[in-house]
Amino acid sequence: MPAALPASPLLAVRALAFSRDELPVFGPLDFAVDAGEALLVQGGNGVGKTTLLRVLAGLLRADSGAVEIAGIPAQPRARARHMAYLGHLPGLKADLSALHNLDSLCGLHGQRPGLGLEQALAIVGLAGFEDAPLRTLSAGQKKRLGLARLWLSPAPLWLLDEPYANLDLEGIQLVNRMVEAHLRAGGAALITTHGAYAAPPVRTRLLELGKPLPAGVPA
Ligand SMILES: Nc1ncnc2c1ncn2[C@@H]1O[C@H](COP(=O)(O)OP(=O)(O)OP(=O)(O)O)[C@@H](O)[C@H]1O
Repeated sequence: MPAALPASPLLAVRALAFSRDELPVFGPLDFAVDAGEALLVQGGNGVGKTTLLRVLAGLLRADSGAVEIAGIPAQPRARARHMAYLGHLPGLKADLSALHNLDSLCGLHGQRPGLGLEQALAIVGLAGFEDAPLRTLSAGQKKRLGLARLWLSPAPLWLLDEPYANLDLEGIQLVNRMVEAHLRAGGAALITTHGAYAAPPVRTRLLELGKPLPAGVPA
C-alpha cells in the first residue's frame, strides 16, 4: 500500500516580497502554517506586519513569490473561502447597528452553521448592544464586534492584525480563548503583535520582521 502523502499546510508562502517605490518593505519570506497552529508575526512599528497580512489577504499585490492555501494557489475565490481578515478597519459601517453590521458581513462572506448573530454578540460581551449604531460604540467595543464577525466566519485561516489593540484584559483573554478554540477545531491563525505579551498558549511559530534601514542611515 502506498504511504499517505503528507497533507499540505493550510498556508504556504514562498519567496514573498513586497516593496513600495522600489524600497523593500519585507521579504523575500518563506513560511508555512499548519492546521492547529498559530504564526506570531512580530516586529516594531513600521516593519511591515500589516502590509504582510494585507498581501496575504489579497488586498495588496506582492512584487514576487507565491502564496498557497491548502496546496492551491491563492486566487481570490480561494482567499474568500479560506481567509477571515481582522484589520484596523474591519469593514464595519458607522450608521448600521451592531446586529445589522454582522448580518451584512455574514451575507457577503458567509456564516458558520449553528451560531446565531445575537449569540455571537453575547460571546464577545456585546449583549444589549444589538441595536446600537456602530458610531456610538467605543474603540474596544468596535474591536469586539469585529471579533463577533470573526467568530461567525466559516473560514479556517484567520489573519489577525493587532487583535489585542484597544481591548481590556478580559478582551485579551477572549481573543486567546477564541484562537485556542479555533485551532482546536482545525483552524489556523496569523497574529501580528509588537511583543509576546499577549501570545495565546497554543502551538506557535514565530516570524520576526526586521526593519529595513531608510536610505542614508548608517548600519
Ligand atoms: N498606504 C501607504 N502608503 C505608503 N507607505 C505606507 C502605507 N502604509 C504603510 N506604509 C509604509 O510601509 C511600511 C510598513 O507599514 P506597516 O503598516 O505594514 O507596518 P507595521 O509593522 O504593521 O507597523 P505598526 O506596528 O506601526 O502597525 C512603513 O514604513 C509604512 O510607513
